[in-house]
Amino acid sequence: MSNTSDNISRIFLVGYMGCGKTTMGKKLASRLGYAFIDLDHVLEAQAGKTITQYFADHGEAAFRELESSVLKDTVYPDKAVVSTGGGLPCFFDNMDWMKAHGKVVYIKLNAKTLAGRLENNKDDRPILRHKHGDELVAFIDEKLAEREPFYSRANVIADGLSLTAERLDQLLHP
Ligand SMILES: Nc1ncnc2c1ncn2[C@@H]1O[C@H](COP(=O)(O)OP(=O)(O)OP(=O)(O)O)[C@@H](O)[C@H]1O
Ligand SMILES: O=C(O)C1=C[C@@H](O)[C@@H](O)[C@H](O)C1
Ligand SMILES: [Mg+2]
Repeated sequence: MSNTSDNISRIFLVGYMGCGKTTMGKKLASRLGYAFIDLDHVLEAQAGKTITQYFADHGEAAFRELESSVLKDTVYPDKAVVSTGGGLPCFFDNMDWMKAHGKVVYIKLNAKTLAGRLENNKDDRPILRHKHGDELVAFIDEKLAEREPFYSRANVIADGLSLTAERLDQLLHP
């Protein structure tokens, strides 16, 4: 296993909640014949509780510490597509760490499309679960503006509208 920055055998998918990291990560892994790892799921398995319950019991600051440890302590197969938590690239040196250990792909989508996807899928997303309609769009818009400088440090930026595994493959292997 090599950790050089030009090694693309590990692909980290980043972006806001609902952009399709888990959905596209599974499809890309299947297309490339790579393993698929979802760090939100790894964290839940290690914590022995859902992320929503973790937030409720320990708060966001403790969650951010734990997700950074999970990112850095997970043993990745040589060839892996890794879906990350929506906020992960924006804390500590997580983005630098991912860029040093693979290629980072930002799946970029606008707030309105994200809100449309998330409106009925918020129960397991504690940051959004009590927001609805225009309030949800405005909240996501504000958070995206804060997070964009972190996300846009990715090696590759992919338009999340009508995204396919084939398109991601092309962007990674031009
Ligand atoms: N390319 C796509 N086109 C249309 N809908 C999509 C696409 N990718 C994902 N979705 C839908 O958007 C929703 C969110 O997708 P997904 O769970 O993959 O996002 P995520 O980025 O992993 O979110 P989170 O950060 O909360 O884990 C799901 O309902 C999924 O079916
Ligand atoms: O955008 C975020 O801050 C989050 C996204 C999810 O993937 C989870 O990691 C958690 O719900 C926090
Ligand atoms: Mg996900």
